Amino acid sequence: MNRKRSNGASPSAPLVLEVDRVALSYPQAAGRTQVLGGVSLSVGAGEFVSLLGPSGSGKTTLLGLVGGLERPDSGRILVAGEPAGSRPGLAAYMPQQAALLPWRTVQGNIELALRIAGRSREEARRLAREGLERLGLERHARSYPQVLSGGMQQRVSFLRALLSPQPLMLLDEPFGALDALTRQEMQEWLLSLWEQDRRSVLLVTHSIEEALLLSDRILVLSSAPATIVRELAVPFGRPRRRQLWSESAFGELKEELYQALRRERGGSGEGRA
Ligand SMILES: Nc1ncnc2c1ncn2[C@@H]1O[C@H](COP(=O)(O)OP(=O)(O)OP(=O)(O)O)[C@@H](O)[C@H]1O
Repeated sequence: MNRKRSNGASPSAPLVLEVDRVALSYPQAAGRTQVLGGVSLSVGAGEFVSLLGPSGSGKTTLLGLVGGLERPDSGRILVAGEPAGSRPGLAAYMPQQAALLPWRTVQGNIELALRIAGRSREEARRLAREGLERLGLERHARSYPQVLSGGMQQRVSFLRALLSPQPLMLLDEPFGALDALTRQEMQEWLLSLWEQDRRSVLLVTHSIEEALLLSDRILVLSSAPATIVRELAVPFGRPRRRQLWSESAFGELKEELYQALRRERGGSGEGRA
């Protein structure tokens, strides 16, 4: 992992993710459909990068490639210097729905993830307990996931990803299924937690505000076949607070990103994030 970033805020940070001219097509009834048309991006160590793009532009597909679930037709993806998919567990993945095992308690779900990652039984138990305490979730340790609210399930899911040892976290619309108020609470919760830990994150989101609040850099994908059409280094210092939303610079960047997305979608701007 000696390579250095070629763009973004911290020129000396090593790269945790390198996506180089990645293309992918899927078979269709007639021929193939090109989804990714040569995407290049990077995430540095301790960097929070968000991906915005029109619906169907290939954001989830891209995360799947980085997670090693699929192989690109061409191009190269390195996670911590290793080809994506060359071995399991290079990246931690948090989907929109928590996907916790219903027959295991909250603590049991986290312990299992740690055991799969190679921790001993005792270590897994200790780390899970400490993590739950740190996140204020200890009272739910013995609960089963289905009795928790959606927001609480996502907190557990995030803790599971946070405790796993992978150098990169992939978050795919993690708050997309939550109501607006819970979503805001979760963003603030994630922000304060991430600012303590500074893991490398690639977040897919439909919310411009969410991307601006959380990220160091924002990348905008074009509609399919997708390429990166806009890169924005978010200029706000850290720690950040939600009060940022009311600042004029926040509003201006939001408008700029909104225009970029609208151009890509080719629409009138209805359904603004
Ligand atoms: N396994 C597959 N086989 C065929 N087509 C697929 C497959 N997976 C995804 N696609 C197509 O690839 C395109 C990109 O899908 P993807 O889910 O990555 O987009 P997205 O940007 O994440 O969308 P959204 O924002 O709506 O979640 C879509 O047109 C989708 O129908």
